[in-house]
Amino acid sequence: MTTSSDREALPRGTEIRGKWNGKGYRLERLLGLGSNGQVYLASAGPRAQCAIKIGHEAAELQGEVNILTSLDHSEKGRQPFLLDVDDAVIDGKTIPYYVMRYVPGVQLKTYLKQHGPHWMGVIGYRLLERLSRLHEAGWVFGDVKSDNILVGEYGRVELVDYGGASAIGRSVRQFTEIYDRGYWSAGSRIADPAYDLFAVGLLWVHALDGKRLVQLTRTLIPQNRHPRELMKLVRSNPQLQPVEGWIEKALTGQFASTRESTREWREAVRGSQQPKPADDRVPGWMAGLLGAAIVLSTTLAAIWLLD
Ligand SMILES: Nc1ncnc2c1ncn2[C@@H]1O[C@H](COP(=O)(O)OP(=O)(O)OP(=O)(O)O)[C@@H](O)[C@H]1O
Repeated sequence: MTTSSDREALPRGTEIRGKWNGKGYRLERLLGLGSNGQVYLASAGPRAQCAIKIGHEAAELQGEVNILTSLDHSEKGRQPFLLDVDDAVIDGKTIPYYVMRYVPGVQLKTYLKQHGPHWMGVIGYRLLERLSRLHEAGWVFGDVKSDNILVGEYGRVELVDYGGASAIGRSVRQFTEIYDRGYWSAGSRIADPAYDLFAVGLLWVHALDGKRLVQLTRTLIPQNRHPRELMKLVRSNPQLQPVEGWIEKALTGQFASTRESTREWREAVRGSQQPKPADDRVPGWMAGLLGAAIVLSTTLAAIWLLD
């Protein structure tokens, strides 16, 4: 049974020692509180950092461990994400936990607030690349949302919380209503790559036009929840205009593959960064802005290409 005290954060410096394999960790700080558990930054020795998820429910945690094991196996060629699984006795209670690679970074929405919405192009591209690899390994992430996308230096992207991942063809295990294509009468909850792409479309509307999106969900009656209502928001938001066509395809399930969607994202973003033909009558301040935009887009393109 889960009690409120199970949900209180453990103090910094708490030592965790595996009951079965004896490995030791020291909790450094709380990284996040979720419905399924608490995630801490921990050290395993003088230099090694890792993230530890301490579960409320052993069965739920076991489900996540099974998925992570299977993903590490099917996505060969990348560093393993799952590092250890064990139980520890804390204050006389046996607590299940697993250890994973620590992902440095902040949640997507926080990153955009700190660094500016023009990072959408690079982050969106990297997110789609990550999803392409996952889909090619036979998995759908399921719960694409800002909280589960950590963005690090230069817009590097990593997904966390694989508890919602589902094998392609199975029912989606975990989703957030507002990102769910079933909620928007735009398809089933059977896991296919298009399910995640729909959520990516929503992610950008939520990240850049969150207030109007929330307002829309409050005022629409269920029968009227439809991608066309979302597209009204997208078309009237200048920040989303460069990827308007991309979002429409994602919301209506028109991409043949995630790779195709990644290519089209890149083209849409690059197209919007091309400098417009100069006009003799352009005022000086506007020319200055254009110059700054070119410098910025060149820097971004360089970071992007060098990655
Ligand atoms: N490997 C990691 N490295 C760094 N931070 C992480 C890592 N895993 C999780 N986090 C942080 O902890 C938060 C909660 O983790 P997680 O989403 O796995 O918990 P949850 O209980 O499944 O949450 P939810 O309620 O969203 O289902 C994440 O949003 C993220 O900020």
